[in-house]
Amino acid sequence: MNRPTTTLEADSIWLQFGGRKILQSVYVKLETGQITGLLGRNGSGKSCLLKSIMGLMPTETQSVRVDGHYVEKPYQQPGLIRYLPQHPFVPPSMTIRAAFDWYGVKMDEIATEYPKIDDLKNQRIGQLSGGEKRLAEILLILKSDTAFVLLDEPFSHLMPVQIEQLQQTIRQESRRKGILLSDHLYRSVLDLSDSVYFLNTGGRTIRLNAPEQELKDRGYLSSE
Ligand SMILES: Nc1ncnc2c1ncn2[C@@H]1O[C@H](COP(=O)(O)OP(=O)(O)OP(=O)(O)O)[C@@H](O)[C@H]1O
Repeated sequence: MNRPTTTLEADSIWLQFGGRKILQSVYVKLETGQITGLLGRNGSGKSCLLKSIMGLMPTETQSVRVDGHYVEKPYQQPGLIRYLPQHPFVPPSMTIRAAFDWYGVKMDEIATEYPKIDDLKNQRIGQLSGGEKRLAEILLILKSDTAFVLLDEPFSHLMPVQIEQLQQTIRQESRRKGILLSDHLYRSVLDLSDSVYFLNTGGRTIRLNAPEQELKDRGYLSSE
């Protein structure tokens, strides 16, 4: 049976640092069952936007609503939304197995799809390579029981074969979740996403209708 669609809207997000405007009246809409891409130049504010949606940034104003109901502190509602930051977040002394327990994700579910992670389950996170750690942390977030997931550069540190597999997992998980995907592997973002936002250097989101051409027009892709 299909689950009803849930919508998350974040709007009126204003953020500045020392008078420098980073986000200006940003609007983003996510829906369960959909992948939404977020692209933008280095320093345009994508990570700030993801953190703002979670309620982790000192924004001047912002409103996050789920099916029209205001959510005060999204970061306190892991059953509603989870966020993959760019930096490692699992304590280095924790084992992979303990981390999956902590996030309520069954190791068995991971074992068939990602046997390498299963092989490492008794290792401490701090003992893993950068790519192994990144993959374990992405899976923690992506596989957890939550309605929305914000992914900040999930493909960084991963080798191509893992990126391909992760793309499949993102697609699978999007059947029951709403996923916001921000990464500079723009080809993967465009291929996976049902809709794509571009964050302008002026701090506003624009929904792209013809992504490839508009990304060239905005100087994100070279025009050759
Ligand atoms: N805590 C902070 N204090 C001051 N400035 C900040 C802070 N956090 C971010 N910034 C600035 O806000 C701007 C946007 O940063 P952000 O990390 O969101 O960009 P981004 O689009 O994710 O960049 P990239 O693609 O390079 O990862 C940058 O100029 C950054 O220096």
